[in-house]
Amino acid sequence: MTEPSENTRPATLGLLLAGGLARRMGGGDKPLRTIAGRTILAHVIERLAPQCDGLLINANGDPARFADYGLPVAGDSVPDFAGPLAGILAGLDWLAQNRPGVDWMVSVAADTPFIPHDLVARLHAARLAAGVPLACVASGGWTHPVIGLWPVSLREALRHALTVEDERKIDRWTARHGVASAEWAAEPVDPFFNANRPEDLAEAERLHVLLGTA
Ligand SMILES: Nc1nc2c(ncn2[C@@H]2O[C@H](COP(=O)(O)OP(=O)(O)OP(=O)(O)O)[C@@H](O)[C@H]2O)c(=O)[nH]1
Repeated sequence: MTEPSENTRPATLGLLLAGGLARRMGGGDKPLRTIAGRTILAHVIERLAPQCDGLLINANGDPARFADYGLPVAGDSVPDFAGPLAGILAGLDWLAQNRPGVDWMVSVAADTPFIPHDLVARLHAARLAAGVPLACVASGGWTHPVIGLWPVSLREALRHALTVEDERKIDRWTARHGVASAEWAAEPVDPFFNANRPEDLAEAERLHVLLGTA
């Protein structure tokens, strides 16, 4: 089987997950904090846009705070901050309603500024090689279930899990359907480093410089 390249991978929407409460950061929008003079969201968009057929921001509250990016914004339909699975469902619903013919979505936490340039191609390659409908990323031996590949065909199953079964745990839900993992090196910079706490912003500045000189 040949690996999908940038030219052969199926059309894929990029979902920027920005719907959390950022309690460890002290509240507010983590993706709008800055690294090297630009928001983390701007860094993520720069890396993800060339790999996708359009981007969508998932965020709750007033969408006007993301107006600078010129992207559509979809909020959770499941109430009360049900976690990242609620954002993934919001993305799949938006995709089904707005982009007929696009059957795949890649989700990325919008506080993860160093995502790899081959993220989407390698996620498709991983799920094809394993013969399963889902894929997520791993680095340094840890899987990161929030960053993954989702087929629109599973959206009703996801809605049922969230709204009827009260499922909140991503990896428990993906395991039911079959999930592959694509692994990246965590050195010298973990591409899935994310900024959760105020002190992580200083570390992100350091890693940004390291990447620029690596
Ligand atoms: N749509 C949506 N996304 C969420 C929700 N909770 C977390 N996320 C997203 O899931 C990803 C991982 O979230 P966490 O870092 O664990 O949670 P957080 O709310 O951002 O931060 P903490 O409150 O500090 O845990 C981030 O991209 C969040 O924006 C939610 O209730 N709804």
